[in-house]
Amino acid sequence: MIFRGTDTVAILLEWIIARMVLHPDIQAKAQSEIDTVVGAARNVSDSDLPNLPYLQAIVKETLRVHPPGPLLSWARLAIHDTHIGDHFVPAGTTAMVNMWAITHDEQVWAEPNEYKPERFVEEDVAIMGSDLRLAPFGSGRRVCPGKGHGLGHCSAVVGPNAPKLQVGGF
Ligand code: HEM
Repeated sequence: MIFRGTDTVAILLEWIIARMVLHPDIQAKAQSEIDTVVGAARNVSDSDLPNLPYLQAIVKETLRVHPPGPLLSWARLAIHDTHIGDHFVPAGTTAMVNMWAITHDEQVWAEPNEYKPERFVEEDVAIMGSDLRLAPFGSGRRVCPGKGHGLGHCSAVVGPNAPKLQVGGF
């Protein structure tokens, strides 16, 4: 629980900060949304998140390009012979789902190597496990039990008092 609940959140936050440094135009757009919705008198809280669609899009795009758990997760064990597509999987096989490969597959995502939060403004993609194009928390009975908690942490790094991020300071 400690391992899964700390490194994942830290990795996601580091990538969001790195991406804001690399894309000042995106950072400015997010700041403008926060200024409009939250104002300058207080920090962002969880209850603001539904009103911050561009910030949500940044979190989703960062989870897509840099999934903190790229392999889901610890191996699964086939308990009987089965087929996945054309592949025969004998009982006793261990297998992992490569989420990184799915989120970087150009048959699934247009321009998968481009960092473009706007794609999630144009299309609202669920990330909690119901849409397998982007399941950064896994899916099914072993889905991440800390997914809501993990996403809530992202609001803690933004707000009127957050420093502007610049390449020189990175
Ligand atoms: C951005 C944050 C997080 C990400 C991206 C993430 C991602 C994941 C992924 C991909 C899995 C494997 C799911 C699967 O195999 O299908 C997982 C499992 C797990 N996560 Fe998270 N997680 C995050 C935050 C957290 C937090 C905050 C906690 C606890 C407070 C947590 C606790 C766990 C535990 C205990 C498991 C193992 C569940 C099991 O095997 O049944 N995670 N997480």
